[in-house]
Amino acid sequence: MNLSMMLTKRLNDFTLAADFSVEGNRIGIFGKSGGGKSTLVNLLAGLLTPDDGEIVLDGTCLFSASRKINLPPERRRIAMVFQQHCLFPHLSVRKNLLYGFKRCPSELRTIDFHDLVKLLKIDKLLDRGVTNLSGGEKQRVALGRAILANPRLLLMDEPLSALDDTLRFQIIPYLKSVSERFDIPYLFISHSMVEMRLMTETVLVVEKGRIAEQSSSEQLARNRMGQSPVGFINLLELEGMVERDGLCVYRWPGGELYLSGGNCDTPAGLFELSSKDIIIFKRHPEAISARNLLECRVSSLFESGAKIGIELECDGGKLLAEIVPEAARELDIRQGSLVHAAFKASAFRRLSSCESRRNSD
Ligand SMILES: Nc1ncnc2c1ncn2[C@@H]1O[C@H](COP(=O)(O)OP(=O)(O)OP(=O)(O)O)[C@@H](O)[C@H]1O
Repeated sequence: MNLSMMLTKRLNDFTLAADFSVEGNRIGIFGKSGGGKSTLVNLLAGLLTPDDGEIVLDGTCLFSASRKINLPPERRRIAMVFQQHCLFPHLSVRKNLLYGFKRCPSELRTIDFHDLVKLLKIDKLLDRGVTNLSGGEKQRVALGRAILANPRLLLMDEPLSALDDTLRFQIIPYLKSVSERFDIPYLFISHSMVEMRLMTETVLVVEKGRIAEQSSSEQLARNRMGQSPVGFINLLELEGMVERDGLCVYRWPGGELYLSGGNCDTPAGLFELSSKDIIIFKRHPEAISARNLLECRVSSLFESGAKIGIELECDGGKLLAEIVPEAARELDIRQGSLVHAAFKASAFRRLSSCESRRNSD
């Protein structure tokens, strides 16, 4: 997908002035509340009309003030999935889904209904009403309805923010796999950095009505690590859990990781570990209470706000830690240095279990 938006839109005392071109199939729109994210996507979908400028999507001009072009929303072939799923409460799951299908011109009805419902794991729900579905099921039906319209672009405006953490991370694989399977690019809006990293490749940062930054989602997370109260979140896919001495032990490329808390009830999953929870030692500490101690080589160092980020290769796995510049000087840490990284078994948090991630298979 290739999208360029060069436009202005005034809404009372708020003005959005967008000027960007972006290429890719998994694009993120990130920024604080009130920055203009929804306004941007509403302009793209044709729900709002720019005061001036141009919108071009894959070579098709959707809007041009100078050429007096303004394609109506239904001709833009852009589908939307919102935080609130907006399903028709009086219709069954099947009828809600078919609503998307019927909106699609017959020559474009290339999405296989049965293939899609199987992929979304809603094939057993087709004859149920939508009012008593779980939040995650409703969101999968809403996604299915949007996909059945065979859009050229899917806009997802905070589709996960009404869901609790467990459901949020269960639904992400569906969003990604459906887009990949049916080759439909998406624009994903969120103010969660972890969601950005799991869902997108390139991110546009919207601040005060401007595109303040455009970078890869990983780079953005590194850039913001120093200012973030949660630091940089290491996302670790761990498997092969066994219980030992009251802790759960997962495989790590060159060894094992010890986790505690509610992490033991799944054989595999996606876990987070903050850069703030990793302590760096120059030499092997003689004795330490933290259950995880890995020998690591520093692969790179970078500045982020008032912090130094340290990329580590630890026994074949990668971690990112942060320290203050003074500590980096005292420890004389440079690229290539050998260090030891320690972190507690309790520092991990499970985002999703392997079962939910396999839903995307
Ligand atoms: N129809 C409108 N009329 C007047 N002002 C509006 C209108 N729609 C949005 N705004 C204002 O425009 C600004 C940007 O709103 P927008 O919803 O685009 O932000 P956002 O980044 O999506 O925020 P959030 O993350 O909270 O959804 C806000 O100050 C909002 O109050």
